[in-house]
Amino acid sequence: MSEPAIDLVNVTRRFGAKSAVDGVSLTVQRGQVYGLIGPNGAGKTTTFSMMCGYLRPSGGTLRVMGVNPWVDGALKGKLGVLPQDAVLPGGWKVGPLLTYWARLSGLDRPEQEARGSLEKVGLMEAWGVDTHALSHGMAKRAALAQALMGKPPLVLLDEPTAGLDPRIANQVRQVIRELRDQHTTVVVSSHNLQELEQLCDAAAILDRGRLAQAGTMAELTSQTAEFRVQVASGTVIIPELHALPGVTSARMEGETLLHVRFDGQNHKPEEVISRVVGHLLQTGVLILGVSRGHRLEERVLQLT
Ligand SMILES: Nc1ncnc2c1ncn2[C@@H]1O[C@H](COP(=O)(O)OP(=O)(O)OP(=O)(O)O)[C@@H](O)[C@H]1O
Repeated sequence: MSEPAIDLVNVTRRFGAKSAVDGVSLTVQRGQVYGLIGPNGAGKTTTFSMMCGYLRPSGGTLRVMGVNPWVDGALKGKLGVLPQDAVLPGGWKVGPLLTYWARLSGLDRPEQEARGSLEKVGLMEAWGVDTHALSHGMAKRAALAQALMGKPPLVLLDEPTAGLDPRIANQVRQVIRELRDQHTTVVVSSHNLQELEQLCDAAAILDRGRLAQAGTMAELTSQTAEFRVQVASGTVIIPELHALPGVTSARMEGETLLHVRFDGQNHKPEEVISRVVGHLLQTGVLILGVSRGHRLEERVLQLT
């Protein structure tokens, strides 16, 4: 198997006495879309900055595309980065600025690269616009276009949809899906957990600089000994559910969502679910759906 795109082993980064990242180990496989999740101050941007080579770890080992990212030029042509607060320099029009950057990066056909990249993010109309005249959403997409020029095999996106309106955010998510289809490795941080759940193959949850959990999205949202029943109509009689074999707790979340926990050691999920659903139907309750597993948001709230 080829070397992972990114490999952190026990990585620490201190700022004075403060450990912004503290003993974090995680692996991003090539071709994965990988999420970095965590509350404010969890260490996501610091981790990103180390992956890009902007910051050196204080301890541990870090390899990105098989090299030490902070070695000058080691990641040339291999990495595209959208920093969290990307600021475009003033005094430029967008198209010529991107063309200039493409030339600086040594790309063969700089203007073509700039046009192709702006097109990809749906921003061709900004070609001749002054950078200072761009809206927040346009500036973010122009910075994203810069990250995509030259089709680097690894793209790091720090909060790519923060502050964007829903339509533009959706467009950016589409760009990320296209990157995945082209087998580009993407690391993306976001506070929008629903978005990460949809986009990512795997993720790491950070909390106060430490790794709370890392794994595939299926592992993070793993199916535990609980399920939910979406109730369409009828009255759920909770004490009767408690009396069913295997059920350890049952409660309503709001008017229409029944949450059931069961003894997963001694009872098969399909048996308990069938028993509960059967009982509900017998008592005149109509059901819209049954779901198992945590949503990512619940998992993050549990862990952080
Ligand atoms: N240059 C720095 N000097 C001192 N402390 C820093 C520096 N950069 C980050 N920190 C601290 O390290 C911790 C992690 O910060 P970081 O920006 O990596 O978190 P984050 O997860 O990206 O947060 P957010 O979601 O708010 O962007 C914070 O407590 C922050 O104050």
